[in-house]
Amino acid sequence: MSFIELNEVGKVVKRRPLLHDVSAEIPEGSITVLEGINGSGKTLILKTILGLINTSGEVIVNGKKMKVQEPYPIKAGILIENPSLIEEFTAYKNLDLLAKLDPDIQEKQINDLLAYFDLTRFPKQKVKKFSLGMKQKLGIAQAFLGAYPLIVLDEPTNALDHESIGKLIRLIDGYNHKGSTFVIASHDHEFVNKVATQKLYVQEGTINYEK
Ligand SMILES: Nc1ncnc2c1ncn2[C@@H]1O[C@H](COP(=O)(O)OP(=O)(O)OP(=O)(O)O)[C@@H](O)[C@H]1O
Repeated sequence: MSFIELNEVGKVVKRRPLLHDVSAEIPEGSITVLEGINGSGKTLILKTILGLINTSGEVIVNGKKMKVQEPYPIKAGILIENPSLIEEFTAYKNLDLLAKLDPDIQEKQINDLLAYFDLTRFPKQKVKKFSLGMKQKLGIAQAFLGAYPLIVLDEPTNALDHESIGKLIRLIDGYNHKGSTFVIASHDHEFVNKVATQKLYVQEGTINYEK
């Protein structure tokens, strides 16, 4: 079954077409990766899938045609562009802030994710003192918190060392087996080849199924 469907999606800003004729299907249970060079439109497509921007054409999520002003039809974990973190808070408090929005999220999930990414060594440290890689791992933890049906990750391997990329891959596989569908934008070929069950190529604002 198709979980997300894009039909002839287009986006024009100041007469410049940023997306055109974007049509694709993202099957439920897939790990779909958007590959493409800088500026090709990957982030815009992720935002379209999440109903964060208004486009022409049709976006169907879980059988429901989306409209920007309506609530999103399913729960989603999101890491888009840079992690959205509160610099004055600790790692725990950043995750706890998200957990407070969802009564289903248990404290154990926060602690498990922090431990998994080695973010428990300095529990009192504020995020502003974190290295780039630590911030990235915390941003990834935010997206996995709640184990939602849809997890969207924009360039998740940014700033990660080899070992952390391995952990990320195992986490994606584990959550995928438990039912999360992934949509990921990445230009990290090695990572893409290890995780993707479907690859879509983004070129000049459109999606191709073949390179
Ligand atoms: N709000 C906007 N207004 C005008 N142009 C925009 C806007 N958002 C994105 N663009 C342009 O649309 C194009 C696609 O941007 P997008 O962020 O989707 O690229 P990307 O494939 O994610 O690139 P990267 O790999 O560098 O993250 C770029 O040329 C960008 O400058």
